[in-house]
Amino acid sequence: MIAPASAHANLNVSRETLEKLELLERELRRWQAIKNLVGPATLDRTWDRHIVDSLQLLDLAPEAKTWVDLGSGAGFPGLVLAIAGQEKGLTVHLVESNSRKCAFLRQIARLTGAPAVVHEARLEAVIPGFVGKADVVSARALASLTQLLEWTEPMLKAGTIGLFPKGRDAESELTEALKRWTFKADVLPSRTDSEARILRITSIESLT
Ligand SMILES: C[S@@+](CC[C@H](N)C(=O)[O-])C[C@H]1O[C@@H](n2cnc3c(N)ncnc32)[C@H](O)[C@@H]1O
Repeated sequence: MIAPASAHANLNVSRETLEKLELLERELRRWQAIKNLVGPATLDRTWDRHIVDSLQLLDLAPEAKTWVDLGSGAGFPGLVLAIAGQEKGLTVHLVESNSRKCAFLRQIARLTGAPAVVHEARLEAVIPGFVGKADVVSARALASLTQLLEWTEPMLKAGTIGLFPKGRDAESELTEALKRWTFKADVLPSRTDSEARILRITSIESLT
């Protein structure tokens, strides 16, 4: 069941943003019936599990103007950030190879007017075009930290901040990645899951 708007009023977003996020939640529910965009078990908890979980990243890079979200799926976190960051002049590039999911992303961007650019492509082909051109790169539930750093290393070396939500394995993923690179990692708590962490990665250097 969809929670009424009043249940979401404690979020630090404008009324207009709240209405757009509620539209995203409603449309996801409608599309899910035919397109199966998110894990069915997570649908009833879309607001916390997907929307609030995505929103918290905005506070970790409040000055960002250009954001690249890899493997955006049904828009988490990228589309939520495009909706919420619109008033701050943020543009979010959503990189997703699945055409059903891209159709959903485009439709919600159109309905909300959110500055989201959908790249229907494999991220390996898109990343080179963003080296030196993005403030933040994010990816949720896409790959291990080592794989994410392999993909995004050229962006991070050019000064882009990496924001990677992780589950309870965050520390072991960090240990593994530190065998290949040195980097600064802030391990930040998640507001939606006491066991989850958000990794903010900067200043990466290869060890080899
Ligand atoms: C597990 S889903 C996570 C979706 C979303 N980030 C979330 O947290 O709900 C991973 C997504 O990444 C996409 N994906 C996987 N490999 C990709 C690649 N090489 N390039 C672009 N998208 C990819 C998949 O199609 C899928 O939608």
